[in-house]
Amino acid sequence: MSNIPTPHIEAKAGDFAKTVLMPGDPLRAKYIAETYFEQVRCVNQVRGMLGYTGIYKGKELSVMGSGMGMPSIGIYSYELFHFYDVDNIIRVGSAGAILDDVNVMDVVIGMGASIVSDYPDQFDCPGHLAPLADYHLLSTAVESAKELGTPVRVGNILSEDAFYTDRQNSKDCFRKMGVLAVEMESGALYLNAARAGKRALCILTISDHIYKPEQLTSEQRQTGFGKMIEIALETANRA
Ligand SMILES: O=P(O)(O)O[C@H]1O[C@H](CO)[C@@H](O)[C@H]1O
Ligand SMILES: O=c1cc[nH]c(=O)[nH]1
Repeated sequence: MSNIPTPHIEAKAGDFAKTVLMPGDPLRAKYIAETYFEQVRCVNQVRGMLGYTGIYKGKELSVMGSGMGMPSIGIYSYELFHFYDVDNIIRVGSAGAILDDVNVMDVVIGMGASIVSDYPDQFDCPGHLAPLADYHLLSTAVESAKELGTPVRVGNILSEDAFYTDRQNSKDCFRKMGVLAVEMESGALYLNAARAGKRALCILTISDHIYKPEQLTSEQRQTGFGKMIEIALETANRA
Protein backbone atom coordinates (compact mmCIF):
# COMPACT_ATOMS: atom_id res chain seq x y z
CA MET A 1 0.00 0.00 0.00
CA SER A 2 1.32 3.42 -0.93
CA ASN A 3 2.07 5.90 1.85
CA ILE A 4 0.82 8.79 -0.28
CA PRO A 5 -1.20 10.89 -0.04
CA THR A 6 -0.41 11.22 3.67
CA PRO A 7 -2.72 12.58 6.38
CA HIS A 8 -0.89 15.92 5.98
CA ILE A 9 0.08 16.16 2.29
CA GLU A 10 -2.30 15.58 -0.62
CA ALA A 11 0.36 15.74 -3.36
CA LYS A 12 0.72 12.81 -5.76
CA ALA A 13 3.93 10.90 -6.49
CA GLY A 14 6.24 13.11 -8.55
CA ASP A 15 4.56 16.35 -7.47
CA PHE A 16 7.59 17.46 -5.43
CA ALA A 17 11.00 18.29 -6.89
CA LYS A 18 14.09 16.64 -5.39
CA THR A 19 14.86 19.85 -3.48
CA VAL A 20 12.31 21.63 -1.29
CA LEU A 21 12.72 25.04 0.35
CA MET A 22 10.88 25.16 3.70
CA PRO A 23 9.93 28.36 5.49
CA GLY A 24 7.95 28.01 8.72
CA ASP A 25 5.23 30.28 7.33
CA PRO A 26 3.12 28.81 4.49
CA LEU A 27 2.44 32.34 3.21
CA ARG A 28 6.21 32.81 2.82
CA ALA A 29 6.15 29.63 0.73
CA LYS A 30 3.44 31.19 -1.46
CA TYR A 31 5.45 34.41 -1.76
CA ILE A 32 8.61 32.51 -2.78
CA ALA A 33 6.75 30.44 -5.38
CA GLU A 34 4.94 33.43 -6.88
CA THR A 35 8.01 35.69 -6.87
CA TYR A 36 10.78 33.36 -8.00
CA PHE A 37 9.25 30.34 -9.80
CA GLU A 38 7.90 29.97 -13.33
CA GLN A 39 5.17 27.45 -14.25
CA VAL A 40 4.05 27.34 -10.60
CA ARG A 41 1.55 24.73 -9.44
CA CYS A 42 0.13 24.30 -5.96
CA VAL A 43 0.75 20.74 -4.73
CA ASN A 44 -0.53 20.95 -1.15
CA GLN A 45 -3.26 22.82 0.68
CA VAL A 46 -4.00 20.37 3.52
CA ARG A 47 -4.23 22.31 6.84
CA GLY A 48 -3.28 25.44 4.87
CA MET A 49 0.32 24.21 4.72
CA LEU A 50 0.81 25.52 1.20
CA GLY A 51 3.25 23.69 -1.08
CA TYR A 52 4.28 24.61 -4.63
CA THR A 53 6.43 23.23 -7.41
CA GLY A 54 7.82 25.34 -10.25
CA ILE A 55 10.88 26.13 -12.31
CA TYR A 56 13.75 28.33 -11.11
CA LYS A 57 16.47 29.08 -13.71
CA GLY A 58 15.52 25.96 -15.66
CA LYS A 59 15.45 23.57 -12.70
CA GLU A 60 12.39 22.13 -10.97
CA LEU A 61 12.21 23.15 -7.29
CA SER A 62 9.53 23.01 -4.62
CA VAL A 63 8.68 25.16 -1.63
CA MET A 64 6.38 24.26 1.26
CA GLY A 65 5.67 25.62 4.76
CA SER A 66 6.85 23.55 7.71
CA GLY A 67 4.72 25.13 10.44
CA MET A 68 6.30 26.20 13.72
CA GLY A 69 8.32 23.94 15.96
CA MET A 70 10.06 20.59 15.78
CA PRO A 71 6.94 18.38 15.94
CA SER A 72 5.57 20.15 12.86
CA ILE A 73 8.72 20.14 10.70
CA GLY A 74 9.33 16.62 12.01
CA ILE A 75 6.14 15.44 10.29
CA TYR A 76 6.59 17.31 7.01
CA SER A 77 10.29 16.55 6.55
CA TYR A 78 9.70 12.86 7.39
CA GLU A 79 6.95 12.57 4.79
CA LEU A 80 8.92 14.45 2.13
CA PHE A 81 12.09 12.38 2.67
CA HIS A 82 10.46 8.97 3.08
CA PHE A 83 7.28 9.11 0.97
CA TYR A 84 7.94 11.74 -1.73
CA ASP A 85 11.58 10.85 -2.54
CA VAL A 86 12.79 14.35 -1.71
CA ASP A 87 16.60 14.43 -1.37
CA ASN A 88 17.27 17.95 -0.04
CA ILE A 89 15.37 20.24 2.31
CA ILE A 90 16.59 23.80 2.80
CA ARG A 91 14.86 25.64 5.64
CA VAL A 92 14.52 29.41 5.13
CA GLY A 93 13.48 30.83 8.48
CA SER A 94 13.62 33.74 10.86
CA ALA A 95 15.55 33.71 14.14
CA GLY A 96 16.40 35.72 17.23
CA ALA A 97 20.06 36.76 17.58
CA ILE A 98 21.90 35.57 20.70
CA LEU A 99 25.41 37.01 20.25
CA ASP A 100 26.05 40.77 20.46
CA ASP A 101 27.72 40.90 17.05
CA VAL A 102 24.79 39.24 15.27
CA ASN A 103 22.30 41.89 14.17
CA VAL A 104 18.82 42.12 12.70
CA MET A 105 18.79 41.38 8.95
CA ASP A 106 22.00 39.34 9.20
CA VAL A 107 21.90 36.01 7.40
CA VAL A 108 22.94 33.03 9.53
CA ILE A 109 23.61 29.49 8.32
CA GLY A 110 23.28 26.69 10.86
CA MET A 111 26.31 24.41 10.67
CA GLY A 112 24.87 22.54 13.64
CA ALA A 113 21.73 22.87 15.72
CA SER A 114 21.74 22.52 19.49
CA ILE A 115 18.40 21.32 20.80
CA VAL A 116 16.24 22.11 23.83
CA SER A 117 13.55 19.49 23.24
CA ASP A 118 12.80 15.80 23.75
CA TYR A 119 12.69 15.32 19.96
CA PRO A 120 16.12 13.55 19.75
CA ASP A 121 15.13 10.93 22.39
CA GLN A 122 13.31 8.78 19.81
CA PHE A 123 16.61 7.92 18.08
CA ASP A 124 17.91 6.20 21.26
CA CYS A 125 21.51 7.39 20.85
CA PRO A 126 23.40 7.42 24.15
CA GLY A 127 25.10 10.74 24.97
CA HIS A 128 24.43 13.72 22.71
CA LEU A 129 24.30 13.24 18.96
CA ALA A 130 25.25 16.45 17.11
CA PRO A 131 22.58 17.48 14.56
CA LEU A 132 24.54 18.81 11.57
CA ALA A 133 23.89 20.47 8.24
CA ASP A 134 24.82 18.56 5.10
CA TYR A 135 28.33 19.68 4.14
CA HIS A 136 27.64 19.84 0.39
CA LEU A 137 24.61 22.10 0.88
CA LEU A 138 26.47 24.16 3.49
CA SER A 139 29.53 24.78 1.34
CA THR A 140 27.36 25.49 -1.70
CA ALA A 141 25.35 28.04 0.29
CA VAL A 142 28.53 29.78 1.50
CA GLU A 143 29.83 29.86 -2.08
CA SER A 144 26.50 31.20 -3.39
CA ALA A 145 26.40 33.89 -0.71
CA LYS A 146 29.90 35.03 -1.75
CA GLU A 147 28.84 35.23 -5.39
CA LEU A 148 25.72 37.20 -4.43
CA GLY A 149 27.78 39.56 -2.27
CA THR A 150 25.81 38.73 0.89
CA PRO A 151 27.84 38.29 4.07
CA VAL A 152 26.76 35.29 6.16
CA ARG A 153 27.55 34.00 9.65
CA VAL A 154 28.03 30.23 9.82
CA GLY A 155 27.94 28.34 13.11
CA ASN A 156 25.91 26.73 15.84
CA ILE A 157 22.26 27.68 16.20
CA LEU A 158 19.71 26.76 18.86
CA SER A 159 16.41 24.97 18.19
CA GLU A 160 14.05 25.30 21.13
CA ASP A 161 10.49 24.06 21.70
CA ALA A 162 9.32 27.04 23.72
CA PHE A 163 9.06 30.44 22.04
CA TYR A 164 7.73 31.85 25.33
CA THR A 165 9.62 30.28 28.23
CA ASP A 166 9.18 30.63 31.98
CA ARG A 167 12.88 29.82 32.46
CA GLN A 168 14.85 33.00 33.31
CA ASN A 169 17.98 33.73 31.24
CA SER A 170 17.44 30.55 29.24
CA LYS A 171 19.83 31.58 26.43
CA ASP A 172 22.77 32.62 28.66
CA CYS A 173 24.59 29.27 28.54
CA PHE A 174 24.27 29.12 24.75
CA ARG A 175 25.55 32.71 24.49
CA LYS A 176 28.64 31.67 26.47
CA MET A 177 29.17 28.81 23.99
CA GLY A 178 29.02 31.10 20.94
CA VAL A 179 25.63 29.96 19.64
CA LEU A 180 24.57 32.53 17.06
CA ALA A 181 20.78 32.56 17.10
CA VAL A 182 17.61 30.79 18.23
CA GLU A 183 14.77 29.35 16.19
CA MET A 184 12.48 26.33 16.48
CA GLU A 185 12.89 23.75 13.69
CA SER A 186 16.42 23.06 12.44
CA GLY A 187 17.41 20.46 15.04
CA ALA A 188 14.56 18.13 14.08
CA LEU A 189 15.18 18.72 10.38
CA TYR A 190 18.88 17.82 10.69
CA LEU A 191 18.11 14.69 12.71
CA ASN A 192 15.39 13.52 10.30
CA ALA A 193 17.73 14.07 7.36
CA ALA A 194 20.53 12.09 9.07
CA ARG A 195 18.19 9.19 9.88
CA ALA A 196 16.79 9.14 6.33
CA GLY A 197 20.27 9.37 4.73
CA LYS A 198 19.19 12.63 3.05
CA ARG A 199 20.45 16.23 3.12
CA ALA A 200 19.31 19.34 4.96
CA LEU A 201 20.42 22.91 5.55
CA CYS A 202 19.03 25.81 7.53
CA ILE A 203 19.43 29.43 6.43
CA LEU A 204 18.01 32.12 8.72
CA THR A 205 17.39 35.85 8.68
CA ILE A 206 17.67 37.58 12.04
CA SER A 207 14.31 39.18 12.84
CA ASP A 208 14.94 40.27 16.45
CA HIS A 209 17.55 40.19 19.21
CA ILE A 210 17.18 38.24 22.45
CA TYR A 211 19.43 40.67 24.39
CA LYS A 212 18.65 43.98 22.68
CA PRO A 213 15.39 45.82 21.89
CA GLU A 214 15.79 45.39 18.12
CA GLN A 215 13.24 44.20 15.58
CA LEU A 216 13.01 44.36 11.82
CA THR A 217 10.60 46.78 10.23
CA SER A 218 8.38 45.23 7.58
CA GLU A 219 10.44 46.87 4.81
CA GLN A 220 13.75 45.59 6.20
CA ARG A 221 12.16 42.18 6.67
CA GLN A 222 11.34 42.04 2.96
CA THR A 223 14.90 42.93 1.88
CA GLY A 224 16.54 40.68 4.45
CA PHE A 225 14.44 37.70 3.52
CA GLY A 226 15.13 38.32 -0.16
CA LYS A 227 18.86 37.86 0.37
CA MET A 228 18.34 34.62 2.28
CA ILE A 229 15.92 33.32 -0.33
CA GLU A 230 18.35 34.05 -3.18
CA ILE A 231 21.11 32.11 -1.39
CA ALA A 232 18.71 29.22 -0.81
CA LEU A 233 17.54 29.19 -4.45
CA GLU A 234 21.09 29.24 -5.82
CA THR A 235 22.05 26.45 -3.41
CA ALA A 236 19.00 24.43 -4.43
CA ASN A 237 19.90 24.84 -8.08
CA ARG A 238 23.30 23.24 -7.43
CA ALA A 239 22.12 20.61 -4.94
O1 LIG B 1 10.06 32.29 10.44
P1 LIG B 1 9.99 30.82 10.73
O2 LIG B 1 10.54 29.99 9.63
O3 LIG B 1 8.58 30.36 11.12
O4 LIG B 1 10.94 30.57 12.01
C1 LIG B 1 10.83 31.15 13.30
O5 LIG B 1 9.63 31.88 13.52
C2 LIG B 1 8.71 31.12 14.34
C3 LIG B 1 8.50 31.83 15.65
O6 LIG B 1 8.04 33.12 15.46
C4 LIG B 1 9.36 29.77 14.54
O7 LIG B 1 8.88 28.88 13.55
C5 LIG B 1 10.83 30.09 14.39
O8 LIG B 1 11.66 29.02 14.10
O1 LIG C 1 12.17 31.18 17.30
C1 LIG C 1 12.41 32.38 17.25
C2 LIG C 1 12.33 33.12 16.02
C3 LIG C 1 12.61 34.46 16.02
N1 LIG C 1 12.93 35.05 17.19
C4 LIG C 1 13.00 34.36 18.35
O2 LIG C 1 13.29 34.93 19.38
N2 LIG C 1 12.76 33.05 18.35
